[in-house]
Amino acid sequence: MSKHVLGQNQYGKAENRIVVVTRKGSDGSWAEIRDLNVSVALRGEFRDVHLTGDNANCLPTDTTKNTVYAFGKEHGVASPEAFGIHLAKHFVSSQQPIREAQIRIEEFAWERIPVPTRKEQHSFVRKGQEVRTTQVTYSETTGLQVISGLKDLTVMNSTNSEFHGYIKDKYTTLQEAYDRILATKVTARWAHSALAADDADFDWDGSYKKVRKHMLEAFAETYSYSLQQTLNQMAERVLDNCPKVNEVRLNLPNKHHFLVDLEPFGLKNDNEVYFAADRPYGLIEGTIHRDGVQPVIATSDWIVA
Ligand SMILES: O=c1[nH]c(=O)c2[nH]c(=O)[nH]c2[nH]1
Repeated sequence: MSKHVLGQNQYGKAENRIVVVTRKGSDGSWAEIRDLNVSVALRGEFRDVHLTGDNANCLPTDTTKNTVYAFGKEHGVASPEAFGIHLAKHFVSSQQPIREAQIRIEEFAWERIPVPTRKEQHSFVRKGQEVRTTQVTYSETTGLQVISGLKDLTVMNSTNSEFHGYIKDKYTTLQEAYDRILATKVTARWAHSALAADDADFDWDGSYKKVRKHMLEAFAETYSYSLQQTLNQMAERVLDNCPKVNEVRLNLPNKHHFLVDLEPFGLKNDNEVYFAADRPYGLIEGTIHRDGVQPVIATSDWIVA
């Protein structure tokens, strides 16, 4: 008898890169593409696999990879969330030892390059902006949970940002700012109510666009006294406008821009020339959720700027 205990464990195949091309039009001349990075984690009765070497309950990680590709053909990719839901439900319902499946998906967006002289439209340029993310968890006992999100969305306000009135101790050297640059690289995750997650027709793409729009508008429109205050405004705006979103977690690293001292050169810096520091960055994170809702988005993973 071992004196040690097998704790939480999960396995699957991480970072399956899959591009699904859907051809439309009577002659298939119009292409749509979805470019995903799909990770699978399975949880369940895997004690023997770990403790005795009996693999009877082990669906190979290689099979989980193959399933991702086969589902690309069999179900297509209506949205990352819909694809994740298909996969998560499949693993749990098809294999008795698998009790819970978590699918994490990143989506890389492509934009069409219009070619007016050609009927076929199959040329794309990779969008340089954010990566869309989702995490779908399906459990025999607790059902479906969908967390959508984005990362790497860099934004800046060149004014309408102040920071003052803070604690000053013997180590404080920061000068109060009454007009500063506010810049951050947004990582956002938002959890949906069970109502949305269980609705097979829920418009995940539409919802993504709406959440993104409200976050960006709130960032642009908030006259900010701290990035913390802007964070709260961005999340509140989403909760106010997206009834099926229950919780928003934002990681907003403060990408500091410091005024450069131009006095040595006999020049006055009138809030015009800044040094863009890449590190250290302010670690500004928070969850805003509806009253009465138990937050589900993990808080432990610090996001690196
Ligand atoms: O918006 C900010 N919040 C802070 O907590 C902070 N701390 C700091 O040094 N600069 C800033 N800016």
